[in-house]
Amino acid sequence: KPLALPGAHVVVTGGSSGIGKCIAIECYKQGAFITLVARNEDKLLQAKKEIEKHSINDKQVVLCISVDVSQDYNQVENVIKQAQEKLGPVDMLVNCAGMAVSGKFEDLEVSTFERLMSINYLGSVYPSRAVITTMKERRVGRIVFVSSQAGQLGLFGFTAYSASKFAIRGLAEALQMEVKPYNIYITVAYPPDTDTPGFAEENRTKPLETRLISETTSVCKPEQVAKQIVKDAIVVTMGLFRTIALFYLGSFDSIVRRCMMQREKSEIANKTA
Ligand SMILES: NC(=O)C1=CN([C@@H]2O[C@H](COP(=O)(O)OP(=O)(O)OC[C@H]3O[C@@H](n4cnc5c(N)ncnc54)[C@H](OP(=O)(O)O)[C@@H]3O)[C@@H](O)[C@H]2O)C=CC1
Ligand SMILES: CCCCCCCCCCCCCCCC(=O)[C@@H](N)CO
Repeated sequence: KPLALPGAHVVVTGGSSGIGKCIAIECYKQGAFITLVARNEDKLLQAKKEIEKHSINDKQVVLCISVDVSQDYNQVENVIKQAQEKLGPVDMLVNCAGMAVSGKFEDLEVSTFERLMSINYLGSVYPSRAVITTMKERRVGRIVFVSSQAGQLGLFGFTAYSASKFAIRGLAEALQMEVKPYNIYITVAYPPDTDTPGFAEENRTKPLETRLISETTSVCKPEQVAKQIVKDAIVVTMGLFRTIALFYLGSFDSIVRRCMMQREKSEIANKTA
């Protein structure tokens, strides 16, 4: 059965920016109550204001909690407790907090490997671990992990990032097997490059090779990526593989569209020449 978003409590880590913020907006538009989790309080308040513009009734709430999801499990557990006290048990958790750093293996600091593993991997383990017991008791719940295309394919410049995103997949698949009898569904999204503040930041230090590889596919809009992620989380059909397939099909469709436009352009050019 699909999860009913109206009145549901959705926690979005990384909900103050980019894809996470768009996921929060998408859920809010469908009547959910939202808890945003991120570090910077100004960005959280800014995002809260933006999300509240999309309310569909006057009961809806957007709660903001500032915490680093990658540092201390007890802190994360407390934050989830606070959120549950205010807005009730978590129906859906979206693990979207994360970051990318690229560079050649020998140029990346060892500390970058540690940091990306903390933020992208442990930063998804901690919130999930904090919500799972209540979800199992209630026999209700969805957990979404945001990996990346670079979480399916190791790519030049992404030795640190790809590994942290591959780790998410192992976690998700093992966890799904454990919690399926409790009516809890896990989805993993593998988004392509998406136009967000995080992506702009990442592009400032990208090696040429990484940039050229990334330019073989088009950059998606965060609204579009968020819509797909929410849809896949609500109506889980084929589980993990559906999300993978849809992102690929989406990006392959756009290749086909681009080729068609290119061909039309050159046909016009040929006629006028
Ligand atoms: N944009 C892209 O091209 C793609 C992105 N992704 C993944 O999607 C996710 C979101 O990316 P995007 O929207 O681009 O990123 P943004 O940088 O725009 O947003 C990242 C969000 O995560 C929060 N965050 C970062 N670190 C932490 C932390 N340690 N604790 C709590 N919150 C944190 C940020 O807030 P604050 O800094 O205040 O904590 C912010 O809200 C990431 O996991 C990324 O790897 C996957 C594929 C493609
Ligand atoms: C089976 C065949 C599949 C073919 C698809 C391969 C696509 C290659 C291009 C990859 C671009 C890099 C994506 C990383 C996005 C990301 O996570 C960062 N932008 C985060 O900010």
